[in-house]
Amino acid sequence: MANDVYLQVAVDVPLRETFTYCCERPLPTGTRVAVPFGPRRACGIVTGPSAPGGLDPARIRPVLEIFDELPPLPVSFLEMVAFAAAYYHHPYGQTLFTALPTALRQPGNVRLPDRRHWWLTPAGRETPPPAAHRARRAVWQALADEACTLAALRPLAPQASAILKAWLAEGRVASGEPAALSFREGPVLALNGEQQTVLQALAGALAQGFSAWLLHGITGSGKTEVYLQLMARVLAAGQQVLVLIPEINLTPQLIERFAARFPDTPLVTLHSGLSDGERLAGWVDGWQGRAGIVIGTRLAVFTPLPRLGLIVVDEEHDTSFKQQEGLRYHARDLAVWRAHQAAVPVVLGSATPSLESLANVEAGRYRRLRLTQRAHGAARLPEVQLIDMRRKKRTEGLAEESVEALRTAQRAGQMSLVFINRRGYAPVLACTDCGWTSGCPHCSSKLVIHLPERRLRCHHCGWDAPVPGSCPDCGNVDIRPLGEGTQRLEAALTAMLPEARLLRIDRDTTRRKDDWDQLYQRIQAEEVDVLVGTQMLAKGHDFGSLGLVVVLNADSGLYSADFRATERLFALLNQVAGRAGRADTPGRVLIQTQWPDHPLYQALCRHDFDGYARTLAEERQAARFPPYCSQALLRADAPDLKDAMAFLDRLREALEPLAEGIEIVGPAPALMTRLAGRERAQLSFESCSRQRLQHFLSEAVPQVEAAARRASRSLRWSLDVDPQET
Ligand SMILES: Nc1ncnc2c1ncn2[C@@H]1O[C@H](COP(=O)(O)OP(=O)(O)OP(=O)(O)O)[C@@H](O)[C@H]1O
Ligand SMILES: [Zn+2]
Repeated sequence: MANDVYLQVAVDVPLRETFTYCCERPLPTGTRVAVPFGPRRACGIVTGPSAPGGLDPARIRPVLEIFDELPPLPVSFLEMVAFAAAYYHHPYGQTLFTALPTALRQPGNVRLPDRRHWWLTPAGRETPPPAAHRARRAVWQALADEACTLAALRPLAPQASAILKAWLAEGRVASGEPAALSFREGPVLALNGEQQTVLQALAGALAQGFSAWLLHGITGSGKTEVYLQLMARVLAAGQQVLVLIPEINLTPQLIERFAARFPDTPLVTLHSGLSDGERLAGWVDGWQGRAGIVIGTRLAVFTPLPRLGLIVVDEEHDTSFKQQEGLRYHARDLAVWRAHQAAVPVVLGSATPSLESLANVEAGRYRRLRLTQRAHGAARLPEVQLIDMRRKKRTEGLAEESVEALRTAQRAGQMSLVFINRRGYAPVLACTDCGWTSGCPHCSSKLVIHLPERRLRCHHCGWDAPVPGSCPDCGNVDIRPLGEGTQRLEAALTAMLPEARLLRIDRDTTRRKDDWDQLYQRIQAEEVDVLVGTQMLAKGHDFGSLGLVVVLNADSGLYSADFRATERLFALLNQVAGRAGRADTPGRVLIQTQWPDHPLYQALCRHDFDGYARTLAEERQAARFPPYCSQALLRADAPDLKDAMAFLDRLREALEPLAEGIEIVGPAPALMTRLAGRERAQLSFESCSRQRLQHFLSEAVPQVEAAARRASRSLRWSLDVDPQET
């Protein structure tokens, strides 16, 4: 095969390199192929030409098949993959295949959605089928009204495809690409002064290259309305918009709000709940420029968009933007990189921006815009009050005041929400009398109780001590884990408020696809007095008439082993509180707590995010935690904790000489040590310089890989750059 050319091909395997194959003709970079890989047939992506180098040409295997139903993947897409692979120190092939929709990861042809439109020719129009031929008549009638896709005709006649084929042969129909629709915008709201100022600043940045904006607007301040009016300008200019939102916010109501505003603009949604075919279709529509708007969860950040004009990341602080397995990427951070690559503006919106983004504002990398008022004329921020739970009588975790407030609200015909915080629950020991909590003597983390062993452990530095029999500060013997006893809350509420119509919303009651829709309709129809629920209820939903919010178990997020816990708790409670008093009813929020003096609650009562964020930033700076250092976690797990710890211990020793300007902390058992029969530990690398950390990781990873090859087969490891859960 003298005329063969050599190609580099990336395959979905946990190896750093790409592989050399031969082919009868050169293939452009980005071509999808099937190649032999060991004994199997694998999907590969051509990453460039290759030279056989030291390889024996006789042993280089040929490409088996070339898939050309789609053009080669665009260079800009492969560049983003290369960046993500380098930054997260993840194998290139695996990174590439993570970025592709599942359907394109298989070594086979894919079925593309048929987007052709069909219409009647003059001859077809003159010859309507007889009314007795129901199916043919229905298809003819639909086509007489407007050009249709096959997908639109199938519901009218299952045999639509055969009918069209016959008519095409007879010259009665024709088909082709749909005519480009002109841009149309539905009714807009008149912006208030603040919104106008923000829109002007953002609109001024369009078509001016890269810029990054933090839109910091309180709940209900009309951020979404600003996005919509900004998007209108981008879409009117014929460009595409990428909108990233947290998983939990991707509701039919939200999609409908975008779709209704831009009725002629094709919109696709991308998230992990789609079938492979649906996701492929949306991805390809974005890539081929057919979709004007792509709205999706974190995975949508990889969608190729040839005419990208704007990226919006809503609720930029949300943790669901970070992938917690495989390629551990942060979609917000990749979105900013991508905006830079495409030379377009990116808008990060939040009522409670992440400390990372605030630090980027401080450093001059992002510009901040603010919305400080609720957009809806009559809506006011709710009044937030604390209920001191120390030595207070309670029923199933509810204070008498809370029950009374629920009764009053029901009598006044207002809907209430009882919110149970389950976020970040890790049992920290606390004294019910003086408020002492189990802090680590060696670092600024909290010690977590491990009941089976009756030990307290630090998950940052590894400190370990027995559970004390009484409070070390005041001697009280009644010390217990924070955040218990909310299980039977619904039953208790039913007994205490016999007249109220209760609705529980959590993962269990919203498991099926349209469960949430039905529950939402009941809420909208005002068939509910008291909603009981977890985080699912906190986000983005506009319930209109929510008058009262009672928050239980917030304290468990107050003293957690994760240093980000308080930042998250503030964001969550702020969001929950934001559900109250949105329309014309002023809202009231009651937070039950054992620590009414805690700065977090005090700031929440004053609606003082800025003040609290400053306090947190100072704490992080003093402790040299992110965002005031760059961090990466090397995690290891094994059936037995001591094997994982020993692996990391050896690595620590081996990496120490490379670690100039890097602090290596640990190893320590992970927060949730045992998971699925395996025990986990972690080693933390920290540096004040992101670049230095990156450089260190490039040198460290090959050593980790070598050590893992020598270790027992049951040991697994992973690297998490910029971890969100520590
Ligand atoms: N200029 C305006 N005039 C009147 N009503 C407005 C205006 N802008 C937004 N609204 C209304 O105020 C409510 C909140 O607006 P929107 O959802 O855009 O705010 P948001 O900041 O995105 O809210 P969230 O904090 O829930 O994300 C919506 O009901 C919206 O229709
Ligand atoms: Zn510690």
